[in-house]
Amino acid sequence: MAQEMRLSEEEAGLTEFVIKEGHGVKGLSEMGLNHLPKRYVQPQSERSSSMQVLQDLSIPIIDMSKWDDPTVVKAICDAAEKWGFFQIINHGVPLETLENVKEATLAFFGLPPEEKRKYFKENSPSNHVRLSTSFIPEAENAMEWKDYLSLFYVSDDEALAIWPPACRDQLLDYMRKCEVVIKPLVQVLMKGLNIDVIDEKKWSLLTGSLRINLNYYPKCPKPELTVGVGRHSDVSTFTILLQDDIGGLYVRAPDGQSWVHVPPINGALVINMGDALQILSNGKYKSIEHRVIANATADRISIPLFINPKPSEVIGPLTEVLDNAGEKPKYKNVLYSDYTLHFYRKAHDGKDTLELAKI
Ligand SMILES: COc1cc(/C=C/C(=O)SCCNC(=O)CCNC(=O)[C@H](O)C(C)(C)COP(=O)(O)OP(=O)(O)OC[C@H]2O[C@@H](n3cnc4c(N)ncnc43)[C@H](O)[C@@H]2OP(=O)(O)O)ccc1O
Ligand SMILES: O=C(O)CCC(=O)C(=O)O
Ligand SMILES: [Fe+2]
Repeated sequence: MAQEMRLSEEEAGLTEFVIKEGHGVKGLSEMGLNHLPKRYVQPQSERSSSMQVLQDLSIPIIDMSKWDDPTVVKAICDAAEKWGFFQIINHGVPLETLENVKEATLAFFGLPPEEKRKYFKENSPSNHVRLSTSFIPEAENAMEWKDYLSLFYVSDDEALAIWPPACRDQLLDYMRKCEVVIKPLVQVLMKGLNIDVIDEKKWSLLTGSLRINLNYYPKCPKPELTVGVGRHSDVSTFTILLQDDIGGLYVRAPDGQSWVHVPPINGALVINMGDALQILSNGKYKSIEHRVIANATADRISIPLFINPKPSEVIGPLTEVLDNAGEKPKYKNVLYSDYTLHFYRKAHDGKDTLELAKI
C-alpha cells in the first residue's frame, strides 16, 4: 500500500518534473530510478519482446561516390521501392561535420534544465523551435523514452537569431553540407519515375522545407517495458538520419511482419522515404514503418534531417507518374500542412497517417 501511494505521488509529480520543469526523461534517467514510471509502460504488443527480428537480413548499403552510374541509380531506386530505407557511404558530407553535429547535440542536451526550458513550446520565441519529450504527451496513452529538439528552417538569419547557440552553427553547417546528398538523391529518385527534368516548381514541391530534430534517448531502467520511438513512418519526402554508434533502430522487413536492425556504420547516413514521396510516386517508393527500442546501458542520440514539401504545397500523385505508367491515382490531393498537422495530433500509430490521403 505504502509502495502504491509512493508510486501514485510519483506519477503526479512526473509531468511537473519531466515536462514543466524541463528535466525531460534525461532528468528521470539521471535520478537512477530502478523502476519505470507507469506513464512509460507500453502495451505488450509494442514492446521489443513482441518483435520478430530477422538476423540475416539488412537494408542495402550504397556507395554514393559514383551516384550517376546506372548501377548506383538502380540500387537506390530498388532500395526505395523494396525497403524504403538504405544507408549511404562515400556521400561527400565530411566525417568531421558529422562528428560536430553529434557533439553539438550532446552539448544542447547537456545544458542545465533552466537553459533548455527556454525552448519549450510555452517559452520558445517561435513555433519553429520546440523542445519536447516523448512525441505528443497530450495525445499519448503511453509515453516514449525520448527527449527531442525540433527546428524548422526558414533562413540562416532566423536560425541564427532563434535556434539554441549550443548547436545552431554546427546544425546550419551540416544542413548546408547535406546539399551534396539531397540534390543527387532527388535526381536519382525522379529518374526512377522517368522524370529527367526537375524544374523550380518540382524542386520546391519535393524539397521546399527542412526540419531538423535532435533526439536524445537516455539509459532506461526497464527498456523491455517501453520504447524509444514507437512505430511510425516519417511524413517527409525523405529523411537523412545520422545516428551514433549505439544502435536500436529497427525497420519493418519487406514481409511486412518482421523487423530488421539498422546497424550503426561510422560515417554512414541512413536514408528513408517518407509519406509525401509515397504519395507523390503513387506508391512506388515506400515510406516504411520504423521504431527505436530503449536500452539500459547507454544514452543514444540521432539527428534526422527531414526534407519536406513546403507546408503550403498540395501533394498528390505526380501527373508524370500517372501518365507514364498509365496508373490510376491511389491517393488524393492533400495540403501538406493538413497532412503534417494530422500526424502531429495523434500518438505514433504505424502507417496510419497515410489513410488520410488514400482514395
Ligand atoms: C517529434 O518526434 C517525431 C517526429 C517525427 C517527424 C517526422 C517527420 O517527417 S517531420 C517532417 C514534418 N514536416 C514539416 O515539419 C514541414 C511541414 N511543417 C508544417 O506543415 C508546419 O510546421 C506544421 C507541422 C503544420 C505546424 O505548423 P503551425 O500550424 O504553425 O503549428 P504549430 O502551432 O507549431 O503546431 C500545431 C500542432 O502541431 C504539433 N507540432 C508542430 N510541430 C511539431 C513538432 N516539430 N513536433 C511535434 N509536434 C509538433 C503540435 O502538437 C501543435 O499542436 P498544439 O496543440 O501544441 O498547438 C517522427 C517521429 C518522431 O518521434
Ligand atoms: O532515432 C532513430 O534512429 C530514428 C528516429 C526517427 O525515426 C525519427 O525521429 O523520425
Ligand atoms: Fe522516423
